[in-house]
Amino acid sequence: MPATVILEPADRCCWDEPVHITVHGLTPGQRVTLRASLRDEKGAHFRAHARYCADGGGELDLARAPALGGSFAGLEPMGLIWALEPEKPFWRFLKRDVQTPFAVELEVLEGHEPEPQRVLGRAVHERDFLRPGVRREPVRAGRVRATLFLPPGPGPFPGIIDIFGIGGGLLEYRATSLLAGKGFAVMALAYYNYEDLPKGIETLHLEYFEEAVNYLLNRPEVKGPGLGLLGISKGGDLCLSMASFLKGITAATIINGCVANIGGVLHYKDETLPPLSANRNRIKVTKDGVVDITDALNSPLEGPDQKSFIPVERAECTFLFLVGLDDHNWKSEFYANEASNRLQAHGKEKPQIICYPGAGHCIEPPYFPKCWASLHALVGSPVIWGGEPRAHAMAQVDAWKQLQAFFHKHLGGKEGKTPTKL
Ligand SMILES: CCCCCCCCCC(=O)SCCNC(=O)CCNC(=O)[C@H](O)C(C)(C)COP(=O)(O)OP(=O)(O)OC[C@H]1O[C@@H](n2cnc3c(N)ncnc32)[C@H](O)[C@@H]1OP(=O)(O)O
Repeated sequence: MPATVILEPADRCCWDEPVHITVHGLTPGQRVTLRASLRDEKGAHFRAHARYCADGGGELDLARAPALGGSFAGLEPMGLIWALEPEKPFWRFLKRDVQTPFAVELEVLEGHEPEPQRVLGRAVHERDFLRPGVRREPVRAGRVRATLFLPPGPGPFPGIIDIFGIGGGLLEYRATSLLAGKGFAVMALAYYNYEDLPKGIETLHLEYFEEAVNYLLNRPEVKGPGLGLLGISKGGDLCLSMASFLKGITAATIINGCVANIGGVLHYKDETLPPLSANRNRIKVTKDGVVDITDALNSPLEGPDQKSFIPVERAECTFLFLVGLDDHNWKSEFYANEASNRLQAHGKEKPQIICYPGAGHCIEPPYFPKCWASLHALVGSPVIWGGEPRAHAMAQVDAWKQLQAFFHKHLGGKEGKTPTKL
C-alpha cells in the first residue's frame, strides 16, 4: 500500500518556519527511511536521511517519533532540513534568488538498509524566502548598491541594514526572511565585489555606509530616528565601525564579529583603521586536509594591532552579540567580551552577549544546513567554519528569535525579551 506524506503547512511555507511531517498508510511498526533532497541554484545536490519505525497504528509523526539513525538521531522534527549535506565537497548552502523557493523533495523508502529500496511515498515542499505582500526593491541611489525589502502596508517600519562578510556580493536571504511578516524594513547592503563597487576589500570608506544609512532613514516607509544594523563576520566589524563613527544608529546585532577592523583599511574622514594583521604560520591543517584559521589573527590588544581596535566606546547604540562557541573562523567570544570590556571601561552600557555552545561561525536563519567547510575568499582555500550540526541548528533557531526581539525592543515595535533556550 502506498504511504501518504502529509505536510503542515501543506505544499509550502517560509524557509524559517517549521514544517510538520507525518506519514500515513504504513503497517504497524513498519521500518522506513525518510530521505530529503534539494538542488541549489548552481545545481549542487543536498541530501539527508533518517531511519524511523511507524507506530502501532501505522502512522509516523516526526514530532513524536525519534530518528533511529542516519544523518541525525533522536526527536528532530526539522532534522531532515537542517541536516541536509552537500554531495559536492566544501559547498555552502546559499539562496541567491530570493524570489524563487527551494523545493525539498521528501521520500519514504521501505526498510532501514543503507541503500533503501522501494519508494512508498513522496511529497515536495516548497520553502519560500519572500512572503506574499513583501516588496523587493533594488536600490541604486548615489553610490549605494542594495536591495530594500518592505513589509506590506504603508509603515513606517523600523529600519535595519543587513551586511554579510568576506566574499562580498549581495546576499538577500537573511534580509527577506527577517523582514517577511516580522515588520521590519530591511536593506541588504553590498559593499564590494558587486556591480560597480570595488572588486576587493583592501580599502573601504565608511562614507559609503553613511550614504546607505542616510538613504534608508530618508525613506518615508522607515521609522526613525535611528536604524538597526545586522552583520555577520566581516559584516559584524563593519557594523561596529558604523555604530562607532556614524550617526543614526540605535541598535546593532553582531553575529560572530570581530572587535577589530578586518581584511582591509577602513577610512572615515581623516581617520583610518588598519586591518588586524595575521600570522599565516598559525594556520593549521585538520586531519581531513582542510584549513583551520582560528589562531591566524593577531591579538587586537597588543602592539601595533591595537590601532585596528574599533573605538566602540564612541557608539551611542545598544549592542547584541551572538557568539558561536565553536567558531573556527576566529575567536568570536573573546572579541565580544573585549568589546564589552571597552564599552564598560568608558561608562557605557554592558552589551548583551549570547553564547551558543556547539555553534560555529556561520549562524544563519533557522534550518539552514550547517556548512562544514567552504572556500574562504581571503584565504583562497576551503576553511572549516565549526559547529556541531544539532547544536548549531538549535542556535540558529534561538539566535533568530533573539535578534528579532532585540530589534523590536530597541527600534520600537513589540516589546519583550526572549529567554534563551540554551
Ligand atoms: C589568515 C587570514 C585570516 C583571515 C581572517 C578573515 C576573517 C574573515 C571573516 C569573514 O567574513 S568569513 C566569511 C563569511 N562570509 C560570508 O558569510 C559570506 C558568504 N559568501 C560566500 O560564502 C561566498 O562569497 C560565495 C560562496 C557566496 C561566493 O559567491 P560568488 O557569487 O562570488 O560566487 P561565484 O559564483 O562568483 O564563485 C566564486 C567562487 O565561489 C565558489 N562558490 C560559489 N558558490 C559556492 C557555494 N555555495 N559554496 C561554496 N563555494 C561556492 C565558486 O565555486 C567559485 O570558486 P572558484 O573561485 O574556486 O572557482
